[in-house]
Amino acid sequence: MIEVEVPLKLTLFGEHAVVYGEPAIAMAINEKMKIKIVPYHKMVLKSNSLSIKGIKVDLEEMKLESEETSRVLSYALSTINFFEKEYGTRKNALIEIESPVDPSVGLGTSAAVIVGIVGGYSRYLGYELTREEIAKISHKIELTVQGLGSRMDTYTTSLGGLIYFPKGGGYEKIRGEIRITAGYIRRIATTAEILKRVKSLKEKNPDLFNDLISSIGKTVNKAKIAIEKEDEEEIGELMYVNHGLLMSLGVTLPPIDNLVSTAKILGLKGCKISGGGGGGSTVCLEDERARILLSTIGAKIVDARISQEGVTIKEINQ
Ligand SMILES: Nc1ncnc2c1ncn2[C@@H]1O[C@H](COP(=O)(O)OP(=O)(O)O)[C@@H](O)[C@H]1O
Ligand SMILES: C[C@@](O)(CCOP(=O)(O)O)CC(=O)O
Ligand SMILES: [Mg+2]
Repeated sequence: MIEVEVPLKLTLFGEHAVVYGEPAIAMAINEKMKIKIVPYHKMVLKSNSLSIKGIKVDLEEMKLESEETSRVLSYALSTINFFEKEYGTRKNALIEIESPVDPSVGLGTSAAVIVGIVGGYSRYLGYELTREEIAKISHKIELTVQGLGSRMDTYTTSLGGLIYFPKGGGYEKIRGEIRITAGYIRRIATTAEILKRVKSLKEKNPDLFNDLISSIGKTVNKAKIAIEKEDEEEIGELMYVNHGLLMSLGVTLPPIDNLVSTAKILGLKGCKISGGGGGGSTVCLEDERARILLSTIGAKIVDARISQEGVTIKEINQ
């Protein structure tokens, strides 16, 4: 049996703009997705945190049918299919996914599912991939399923730590510490859907769009310097600026906008939405008042301590 642990992530700066080549900063956190690959006589996928709406029941054959199933399972299925296509191998297994959070709340569960299955299933097939190779393959798969997307989530969850993604490609681990309070509310759409909406804004008004994302890019680069200097005042101020720019892109939601402006009035150093948007996660510089504000909008608090470790894979002989 193979046991894999993958940290989830928070985007500190630069979401959405990173899809269009701008820089970003993300951090792997202590919330871990666990994936087990167990030898089995057929291919079965089991997950603790997926809910599928609109199920039809075929009473003749006692079978459940749902149009949503393939969409919900698309990341996991595409990962298994990838190995069959690219490596020419398939070996039956029971793949069990245990997530500490709901899917689609900006914490990178799509990336973690892919990274975990790429890591675990490749080992099950007898390959020893490095974290970097897992990240590269996982990014390719996430992009195929989503249609649009950056390397940020798959690299952060594979490699762990606090990572700066520069314009033009690659990545750089950031030294420096950042203490965060974070939580999430339910989201109105998936990342894939929100990415499509942002793209339509680009097509409708390219000049304005380019200005907005390049301003996000400038904010990210200033934030990198501020994080390296551990200058919390500056980091916080840039978080508010980044939130405002994401609001202009239309990816925020009133409860989170209200939380962020209340936080500013109350004198919290910095808060912003995190991830794909449309609800989902909010990050603030560590502050007890941030926990209270997050609770008032019904958010679930997450363990936002940094995970320096990326994906870990263990072989267990029973
Ligand atoms: N526990 C899970 N088991 C299987 N697939 C999951 C799980 N959690 C998330 N996913 C996959 O990831 C998708 C959510 O991805 P996305 O909208 O990008 O949200 P996130 O912000 O969490 O990455 C789900 O629709 C599903 O395909
Ligand atoms: C919006 C985006 O920048 C981050 C999406 O993060 P999440 O799926 O909401 O965790 C998309 C991407 O970078 O691929
Ligand atoms: Mg995602």
